[in-house]
Amino acid sequence: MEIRTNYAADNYTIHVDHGILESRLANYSAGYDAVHFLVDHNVYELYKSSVLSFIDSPIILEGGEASKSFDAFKRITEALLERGVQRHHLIVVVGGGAVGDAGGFAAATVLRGVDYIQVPTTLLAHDSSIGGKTAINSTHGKNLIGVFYRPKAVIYDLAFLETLPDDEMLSGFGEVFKHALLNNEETVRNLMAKTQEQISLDVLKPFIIRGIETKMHYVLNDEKESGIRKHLNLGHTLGHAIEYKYKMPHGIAVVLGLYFMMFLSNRVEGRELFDLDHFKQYFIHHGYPIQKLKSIDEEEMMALMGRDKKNQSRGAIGFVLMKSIGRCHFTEIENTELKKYLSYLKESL
Ligand SMILES: NC(=O)c1ccc[n+]([C@@H]2O[C@H](COP(=O)([O-])OP(=O)(O)OC[C@H]3O[C@@H](n4cnc5c(N)ncnc54)[C@H](O)[C@@H]3O)[C@@H](O)[C@H]2O)c1
Ligand SMILES: O=C(O)C(=O)C[C@@H](O)[C@H](O)[C@H](O)COP(=O)(O)O
Ligand SMILES: [Zn+2]
Repeated sequence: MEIRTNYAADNYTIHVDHGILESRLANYSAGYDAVHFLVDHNVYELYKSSVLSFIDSPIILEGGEASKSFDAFKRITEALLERGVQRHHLIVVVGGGAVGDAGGFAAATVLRGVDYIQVPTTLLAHDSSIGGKTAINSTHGKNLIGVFYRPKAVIYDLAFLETLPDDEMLSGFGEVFKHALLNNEETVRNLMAKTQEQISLDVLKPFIIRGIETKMHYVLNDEKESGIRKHLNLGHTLGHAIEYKYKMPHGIAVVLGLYFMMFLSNRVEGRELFDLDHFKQYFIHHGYPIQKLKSIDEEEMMALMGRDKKNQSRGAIGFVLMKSIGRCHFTEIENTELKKYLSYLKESL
């Protein structure tokens, strides 16, 4: 399966299939003088004698959020320079969203930009590897330092997902669910019906493809996030605050944020757009810690959400809410009002 972007120029292809990595990569590499690999530590350990055996002395990244620190950024860029990286070389980033964000940022900044290819290895990375958002974290919050920088290709070899731990499947499913909400009611209904008991890769495949297509719609229309791309941040305003505070996997925190988004959308619209009990039971059934929302500290969450890149006005925080499934809007909620909503949320659980 191939999805081609349609920008005015500099398009790229997203390849999605089983067992495609080595052959696809060989085609792309042929056009470059040298290739440098940045590979997630766990992925390299799991695949160095099989799928990744063709890689010679990669630069290893620790994996997880540690890859998105200033220290890691220094190590990656210094290692690339030490190896003599040049502008006519190619960087290949192999790993989940953390390594993808960090490696993409290194590729974008070293020598002011070297071509790179994303090789996502997690379910969540069906989201993070496309669209060109790269970033590292700050002590002030997630993804606060980064640039938009398009990859030359994305090679999503689904064979990697076979070794993904359960909590990382759950995390990735959070973004699959977000894309379904952005898509339409039928997609959400089908997804929930099919994953009533178990979230398996076989069942997810068509929803992954649909998720990529949904994301591309927003990215192609608003690459630099001045308008509708903000909708891809559905559930992320509180989600990022929770992820940062509790060191929870990104997509699991996003699900908690999506639940708050549903709660807020109902309140703001003044009617029951979302059957909260239905979604709560479904999320809890799959192991999402919805009850954690009961113990959040309103002030602390608001301070963290105050750093969100979507914020526009002092004294208010920006949220993506829904009028119905598939129809989002961006709105700002004044701080005192928001604090009340967070308290109501806690009381409701
Ligand atoms: N740029 C974007 O558009 C975008 C979108 C969504 C999320 N993100 C970012 O993505 C990050 C989360 O990414 P993630 O969920 O992929 O987590 P991750 O990259 O931290 O990987 C999760 C864990 O799984 C391990 N792992 C990776 N692939 C594996 C495999 N095939 N088998 C076994 N273990 C494997 C990693 O070593 C790590 O320990 C967050 O930092 C988030 O902010 C970015
Ligand atoms: O691609 C986008 O745009 C997104 O918002 C996708 C999100 O799932 C992702 O977590 C992204 O990294 C969030 O970006 P941020 O700039 O709000 O940190
Ligand atoms: Zn996300």
